[in-house]
Amino acid sequence: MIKIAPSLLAADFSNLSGELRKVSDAGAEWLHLDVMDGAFVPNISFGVPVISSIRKHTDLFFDVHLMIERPLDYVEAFANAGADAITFHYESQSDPNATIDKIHALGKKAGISIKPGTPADVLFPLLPKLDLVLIMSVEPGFGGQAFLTSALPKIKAIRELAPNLPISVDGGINARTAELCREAGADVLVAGSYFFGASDPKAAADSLRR
Ligand SMILES: O=C(CO)[C@@H](O)[C@H](O)COP(=O)(O)O
Ligand SMILES: [Fe+2]
Repeated sequence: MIKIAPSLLAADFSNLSGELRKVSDAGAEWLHLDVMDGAFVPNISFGVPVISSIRKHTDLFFDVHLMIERPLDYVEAFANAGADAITFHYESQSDPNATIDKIHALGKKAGISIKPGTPADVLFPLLPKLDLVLIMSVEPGFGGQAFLTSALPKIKAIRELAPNLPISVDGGINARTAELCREAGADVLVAGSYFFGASDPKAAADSLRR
């Protein structure tokens, strides 16, 4: 079963309730929330207050993608804000095992993401502890970039080792690249500009599943 996770980064921030309605009306299962600290990535997005505010308006599964240098210090705040899954970067400064353990102790699903330049095998020893792997198919920091095909063999390698683990792919997803990702074994498709930039977001979401 493919899950669609529209990325709020591409939404109209002056009309978040309307944008959330687009996500549920399109039948998307998850809402992808990109948190950027201006240090781990060269961009700043939004954080705890925005997530806890929108939590009151939707029951969507909150897939929080932390692009921050010290995730271990902040996972509790994002759990309290209403995250369902918290994904941090392998390349961050926090210890992966300690961060996964803390996310689990908070009762949330734990995910790790790798940037395009990081090989998939760094994640192999962590797979049994993880609830989600997020493969970046663009350099993290900005929406609207072109899909990097180097993500595909990483998805395949993880899928071979972990047949039932949710594998998410993030960056440059559209109907064409979604098909490549599904064939490689991804089952969660994050889409920002393709979803929120569409005149018919439901048709856009449907096109990612086919
Ligand atoms: O994490 C990120 C960017 O760092 C993504 O979640 C983007 O927000 C995806 O945007 P599109 O590439 O789909 O426009
Ligand atoms: Fe993301």
